[in-house]
Amino acid sequence: MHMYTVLYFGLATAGLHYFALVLAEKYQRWQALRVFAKHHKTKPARRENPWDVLGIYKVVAMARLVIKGTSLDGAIDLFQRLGRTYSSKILTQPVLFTCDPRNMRHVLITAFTDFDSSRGIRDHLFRPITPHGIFALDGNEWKTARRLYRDHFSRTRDIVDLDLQERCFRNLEALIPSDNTPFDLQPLFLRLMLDLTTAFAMGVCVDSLRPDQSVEKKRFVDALIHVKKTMARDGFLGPVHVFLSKKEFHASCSTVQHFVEDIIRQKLAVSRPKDKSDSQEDVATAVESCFLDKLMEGSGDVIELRDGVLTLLIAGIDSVASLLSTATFLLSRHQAAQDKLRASILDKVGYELPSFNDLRGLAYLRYVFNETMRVYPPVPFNARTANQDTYLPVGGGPDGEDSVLVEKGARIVFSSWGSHRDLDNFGRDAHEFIPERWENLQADTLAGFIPFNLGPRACPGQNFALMEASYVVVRLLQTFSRIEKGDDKPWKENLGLNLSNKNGTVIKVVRYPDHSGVVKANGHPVIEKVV
Ligand code: HEM
Repeated sequence: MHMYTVLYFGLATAGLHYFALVLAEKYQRWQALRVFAKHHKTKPARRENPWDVLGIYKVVAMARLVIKGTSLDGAIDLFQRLGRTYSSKILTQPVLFTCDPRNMRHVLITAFTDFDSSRGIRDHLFRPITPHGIFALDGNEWKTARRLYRDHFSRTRDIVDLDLQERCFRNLEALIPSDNTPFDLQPLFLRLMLDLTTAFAMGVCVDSLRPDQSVEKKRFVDALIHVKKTMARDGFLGPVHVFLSKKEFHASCSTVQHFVEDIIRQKLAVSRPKDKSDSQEDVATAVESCFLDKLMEGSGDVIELRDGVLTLLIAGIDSVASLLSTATFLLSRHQAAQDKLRASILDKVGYELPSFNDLRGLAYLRYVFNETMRVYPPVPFNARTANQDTYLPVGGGPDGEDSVLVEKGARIVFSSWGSHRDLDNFGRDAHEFIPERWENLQADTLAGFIPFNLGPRACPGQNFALMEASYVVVRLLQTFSRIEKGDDKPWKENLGLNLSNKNGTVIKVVRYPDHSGVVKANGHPVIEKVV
């Protein structure tokens, strides 16, 4: 036989062999899925645009909504049209969208180990800034990291620093116009949370509310803000983000990392961390004990410690700023709720500085926070990837009551924005801000209310966050006799790492008539000035 004939014959046989192997593998996979589907009695979920087989139209439609600033309302329209659970495709990737509390509880609690939070979803976003941080981890690595947060955040009373809160509040208050002119409180809340969280996380406050902020700290803050903005942008762009320049992003990551590493090295150089605050130049803003000190009890690795600190700077700043900005926006536009909240604060706390127990006992304030996060959740949606073949308990079949097959690698996008505004969960007035509804609801056990998520991966900082925010709102309402809206612009979606209002929190404030830098009102005691 001719040499080429032998070669072609050999190649053709190898090709056929390979083709047969692929076919056999596909058949086996199909069989296994069929058995799995039969066992769990799954039925297909309703499919969005079945003709969009590559999921290109879906990407274009989502991009359009994001640009218009209506993607969250667009998501609700789809849930109303297709049901609380439906399937779709995004650039060939199968995705199940759900706002059904039964499915959300299943993914977050019951079948927690069937789903990954980071792999393929957000690890590529977090890796450049916190490669070893908890947000980039799954499985056993995540479990180990999580233990530390659980230990540190389990006793909120021990970690909330009320003196620090007061110092930072005073700095915020100094920037509020006292002549009743409208101003935007949203960027000030962001700066407040930058100051509180940096002091809490690494023992050094970045002074972003102070006029004498150092150039180095300002550079750090600008870089941190840029990093988070880029992460949020790339998260929404998906695979398209690889085509954009990352030069500034990487430079900002390195500025942020070096700043934190320097602080860690200084701390490590001092044998007893607590003695350090005396020898530091930041005496005015340093705190006694911080999260970094806790981390240093278990590790001396600068990179590991840096990622632990940066995780809090990513998780704990914009989220609480979002809660505070939205709560104040809503209170300034719902005068009756504001009056009721102020009355409850003055009744329980008076004009004294609030103690931890005071803050914990303010029931109506908790209703206001619950209702704020129900209507405008700081994390309005989230995603998981199936790490094995699994299922959702509901969403399949014509009435959506059958279970749904979830193939390994498929993505679940679950929407608190959708479940929090579901009329079946919260009644016909689900879209309105009514704190009183919480008199008869139990936030911890209420299916479908998931501002902090549920289960093993729920926010470890939730109680701490609520205490930080409570302190600020109490002090605001003790200081100002009235907080009014400063414009008529409506709330408008702004999707970053956390949800915020594109139109800001524009308000006007009325101080108590005899206010003089300390809280003071007719017939009420005066708060001691905190230095
Ligand atoms: C109102 C404020 C906050 C909200 C609404 C919020 C919400 C959330 C949510 C929904 C998650 C889960 C993310 C996911 O599973 O994909 C989360 C995780 C996390 N949060 Fe918060 N958070 C807030 C404040 C804070 C604060 C103040 C801290 C710490 C200072 C913090 C630390 C964390 C950490 C470390 C995680 C990762 C947990 C893990 O992956 O196991 N959060 N948060």
